[in-house]
Amino acid sequence: MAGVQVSNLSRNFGAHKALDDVSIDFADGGFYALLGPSGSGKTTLLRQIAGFDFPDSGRIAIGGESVERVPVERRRIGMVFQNYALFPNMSVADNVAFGLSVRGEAKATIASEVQRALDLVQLSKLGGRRPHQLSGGQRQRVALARAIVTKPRVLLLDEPLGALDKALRVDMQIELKRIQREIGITTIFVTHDQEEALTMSDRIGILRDGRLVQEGPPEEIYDSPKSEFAATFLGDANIFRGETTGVGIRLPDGTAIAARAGATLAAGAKASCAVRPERIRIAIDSGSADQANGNVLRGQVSKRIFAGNNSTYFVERDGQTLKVIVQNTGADRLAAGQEVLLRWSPKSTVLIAAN
Ligand SMILES: Nc1ncnc2c1ncn2[C@@H]1O[C@H](COP(=O)(O)OP(=O)(O)OP(=O)(O)O)[C@@H](O)[C@H]1O
Repeated sequence: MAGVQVSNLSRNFGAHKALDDVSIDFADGGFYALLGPSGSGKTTLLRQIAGFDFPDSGRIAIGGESVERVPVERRRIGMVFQNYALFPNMSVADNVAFGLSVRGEAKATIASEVQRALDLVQLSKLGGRRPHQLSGGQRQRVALARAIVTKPRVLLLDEPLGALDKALRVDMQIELKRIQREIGITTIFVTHDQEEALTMSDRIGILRDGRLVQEGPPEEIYDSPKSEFAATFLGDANIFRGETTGVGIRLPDGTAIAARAGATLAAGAKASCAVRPERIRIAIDSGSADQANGNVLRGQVSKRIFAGNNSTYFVERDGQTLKVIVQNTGADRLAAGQEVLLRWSPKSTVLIAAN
């Protein structure tokens, strides 16, 4: 097994910077998710690591060894893509065996390695079937078995679960994580699904316009986003914009918002505060809006969206729509038009410098 280090990696397509000075340390045995909007450079980064495409500048090391000039087949990387392209006329076992056959391994070795890989993805009974006789999830497992049978040092996954429906996708997430843990392989996973990134990975990197805007463990990025973009791209956030006061910001109407201690920005500079919708408490406005216990704002409910175990309230306040998520515990629901008080702690409020 091996970690992967990319350092100052840049890749231009004409004038377009698909990757712009990206540095990431993918730890040995870790599960790393790359997130970002469409066109942000996720696939381009995977292609550089795999060796399908080459950077204009920067370095890539696998297991401490520079690989910029090492061709694809010698990088010892396993890959699974959304359109996993199994060979339709070959059995499941032959599909999995393909990489070993190309390498010229002995027949007995191939048979035992294929069996092991099929056992790992729990398809040992289906080795004789053709791909069209499998479900989408089973085909995805075959693609995974095919990627790992050659004992790669690194596993690259580009939206591997993107074609599966929600229920199957959740099953496969659990399965994929189990397999990754079992073989301990360094895994780099591209996904559009932020929940998938949060639940599966040890670390997340967020790309935007070819740049790495933030990276770290899922909880750290969720709790301490460094930009409005990171705050709203990973999860939902209410963003307040104003001027720094030293302990938070002052909104244009003079209302003060207190933020978590720690961030220091020059007083009077433009800045934002981000607050997660589930961190805000909502209650009928009883008239008292003292700020002794944290942040308080008055607003009016404009609508409620029911989502089973929780509801989202949309609250209008000084031309801004705020979102508040509450668990559906059976308490009285608030109706549209209701005047409310929103309260939340400074600890739940992240101060962000203006972009
Ligand atoms: N071979 C190429 N020639 C020209 N432009 C390219 C090429 N490959 C990628 N690009 C451009 O580089 C940018 C990054 O593309 P990339 O496929 O890495 O994005 P992505 O983050 O994987 O997007 P998606 O989530 O849509 O798959 C895009 O603007 C894309 O159009």
